Amino acid sequence: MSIIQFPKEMKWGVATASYQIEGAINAGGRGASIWDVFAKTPGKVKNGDNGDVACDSYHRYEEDIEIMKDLGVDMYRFSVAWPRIFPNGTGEVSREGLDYYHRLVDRLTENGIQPMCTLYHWDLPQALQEKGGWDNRDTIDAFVRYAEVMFKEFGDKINHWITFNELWCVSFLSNYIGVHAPGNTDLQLATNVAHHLLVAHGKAVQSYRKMGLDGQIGYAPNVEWNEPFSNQMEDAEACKRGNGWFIEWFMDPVFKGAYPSFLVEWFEKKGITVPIEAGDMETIQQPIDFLGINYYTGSVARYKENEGLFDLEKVDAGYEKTDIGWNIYPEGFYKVLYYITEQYGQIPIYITENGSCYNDEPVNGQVKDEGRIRYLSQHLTALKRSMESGVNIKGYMAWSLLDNFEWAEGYSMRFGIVHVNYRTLERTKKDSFYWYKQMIANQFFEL
Ligand SMILES: N=NNCCOCCOc1ccc(-c2cn(C[C@@H]3NC[C@@H](O)[C@H]3O)nn2)cc1
Repeated sequence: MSIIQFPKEMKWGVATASYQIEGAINAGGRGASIWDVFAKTPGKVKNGDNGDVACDSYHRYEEDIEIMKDLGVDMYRFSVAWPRIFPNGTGEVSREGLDYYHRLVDRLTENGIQPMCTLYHWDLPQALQEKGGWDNRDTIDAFVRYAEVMFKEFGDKINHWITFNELWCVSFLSNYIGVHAPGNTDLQLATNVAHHLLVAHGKAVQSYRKMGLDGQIGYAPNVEWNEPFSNQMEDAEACKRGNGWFIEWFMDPVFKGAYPSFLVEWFEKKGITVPIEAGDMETIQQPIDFLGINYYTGSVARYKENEGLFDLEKVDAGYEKTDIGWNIYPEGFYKVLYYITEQYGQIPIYITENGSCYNDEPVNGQVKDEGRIRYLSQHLTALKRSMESGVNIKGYMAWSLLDNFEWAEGYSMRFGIVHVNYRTLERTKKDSFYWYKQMIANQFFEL
C-alpha cells in the first residue's frame, strides 16, 4: 500500500463549460452560438442532442454550488457564454448576461470557492460566424472587446482567467477534422483559425495587463501523448510530429515567439502556410501567469507513410479503455507534463481538465463508478510523479462536476462525478464524488 500525498497549497477543483451545462438558451437575451446551430444540424450530434436545456445550470447554479461546497473544492472552473454578453457578437452589451455571471461568481465567493473563468469555451456568437468566424481577423478584435468588458466588470471578483480552452479543438478538430462546430474540413482554414486564436489570446493578455489588474491570466491547450512503438528513429519522429500538433504548435508561439520549424516545414510541404502579419508573433508572446493543461488520453503510435497528417498511426497496445473508447494512459500524463517542463521551464501549471467517461447509472440512489475512481487515482499518481520530477503543478480541476453535453457525443457520454438525470435534472453524487471529496480533505489517497 502506498500513500500519494499532495502539498497543502495545492488547489483542487472541478470544471464545466457554458454550452455544456447552462441550457436556458434564450434567457436574458442570450444570442445564438455556433453550437446552437451545429447541434441542430442533422447528423452532427449523436441522437440529435443539443444544449437547449443541458443541466439547466443557468437556473440551478445555486444547487450546483451547494454540491461543490460539500465536495470541499478550492476552485470552480466555469466558462462564460460570449453570446450572453454580446448577443450579436459585437455592439451592445447585455446587462442581463453580465448579471447572471455576477450571481454565479458572488455565490461562489460567499461559499469560499475561487472562480476560474474561461472566456472562450467554444460557443462563438453565430453572428460572428456569419462574418467568417475565427477565419476573419475581425473576430480577434471582437474577442478582445468581449474580454475587456469581462475584465472591467469582474476584474475585482475573478483572479484566475483563461482566454481559450483547447485551441487544437477550436481550430483543427472543428475546421479540419470537422467533428465539432462549425464543422469545416479545410486544413488551411484551420491553420488560419489556430493563428488568429493565438493572436486574440496575446491581445487579451495585453489588455488585461493594461488594466493593471492583479489576478492571473493564462490559456488552456489540450494535449495528448503519442509514445513511439519502437526505438526506431522514424517512430520517434512521427510521434514528435503528432505530439507537436498539440504542444509545440500552440506553446512555442507563446513561450518562444515562433512556430516550431519542424512542423512549419511539414505543413509547407503540404502547401499550408501560417497567415502571420507584422507584429503577430510579438503579440502572441505576452508573458502569462500560468499554463492550463487538459489531458485525457494517449496512445502508442508508429511511423506509417501517408497515414494521416503526420505519417503517424495509432497502435492498439491493449490498454483498457473508458466508455468513450479512449485509452486509459496515465503514463502519457506524466510524460507530457515532464516534456512541457523540459521545453518551456517551470511555468506554473493548472490541470484545467482531466477526467474519464463512464456511463454508470444510479441503482437505489447510488452510482458505483469504480472505473472513474481507478482513472482518478492512476492519473493523480502520474501527476504526483510529475511534481516530484520538477513540474510546477498549482492545481487540478476534475472534468467534470456534472454529466453534461459532450459535444458530438451529446448526452450519451458521461464525464461527471455527479450524475444528471436529463429528464428530471436530478443530481446524484457518484462514488467518485465521495472519493474525490475524501482526497481533497486529506490531500492524499492510498493506492
Ligand atoms: N488526435 N487525433 N484525432 C483524430 C480523430 O479525431 C476524432 C475526434 O477527436 C477528438 C479529440 C478530442 C476530443 C476531446 C473531447 N474532450 C473533452 C472536452 N474537453 C473540453 C470539455 O468541453 C470536454 O467536454 N477533450 N478532447 C474529442 C474528439
